[in-house]
Amino acid sequence: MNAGSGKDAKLGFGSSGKDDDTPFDGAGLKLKTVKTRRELNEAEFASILRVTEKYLLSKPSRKIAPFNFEWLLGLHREMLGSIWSWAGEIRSTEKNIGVSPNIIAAELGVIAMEADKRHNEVGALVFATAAEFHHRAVWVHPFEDGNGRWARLLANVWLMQHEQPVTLWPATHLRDTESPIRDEYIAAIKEADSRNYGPLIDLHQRFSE
Ligand SMILES: Nc1ncnc2c1ncn2[C@@H]1O[C@H](COP(=O)(O)OP(=O)(O)OP(=O)(O)O)[C@@H](O)[C@H]1O
Repeated sequence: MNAGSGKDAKLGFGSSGKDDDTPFDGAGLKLKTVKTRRELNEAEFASILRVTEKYLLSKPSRKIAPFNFEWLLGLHREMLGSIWSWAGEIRSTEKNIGVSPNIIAAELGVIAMEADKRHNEVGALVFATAAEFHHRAVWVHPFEDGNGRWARLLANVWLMQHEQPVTLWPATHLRDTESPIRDEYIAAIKEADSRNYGPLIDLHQRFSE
């Protein structure tokens, strides 16, 4: 796949991140043909691109993107479910980042409830809410992996549904050293941990379509 041009780039999935031939932890891997991280990146990229197009090529209705609990999990399953058995499943183990597994469901419920409450927001409030949902989603960290990509798509679906320009992040993965904004992105996420959403809102706006 040409990962850096045309429509793909417009959708904000320009680079597939770390792209080498090293093996990786394959627990839960459904696609047995995938052997290297490069092949995994390509498979994940292609799958996520399909879902991105589904939600971002035109305004997604509340029917297809209701922001309820089931949809929040289902979005992750749509993104990675053809590749990983744990896609869309709440993780059962503790991680360095994220809440305890036993409160993940309740915390996702908070996002769903807030989405319902804020559905009629317009203008700048939409950006603020998108950034807040983005942060909340990675702060909860419901899944084994793919939490960042899921949270960023979630925020973009919210923006698109509320007729605001989406955020075109410079890379699919922001985890890798090759992402030009990784440090700034992580710093903005950490600021949002203390309820200062300014830097994350600024980043969204800087990469706004
Ligand atoms: N040091 C950190 N402090 C706080 N949050 C972090 C830190 N490192 C990563 N994160 C958050 O975790 C997310 C990464 O989670 P995960 O690896 O499950 O998702 P990903 O989609 O595979 O990766 P990425 O978001 O890096 O593309 C990041 O997007 C960021 O929001």
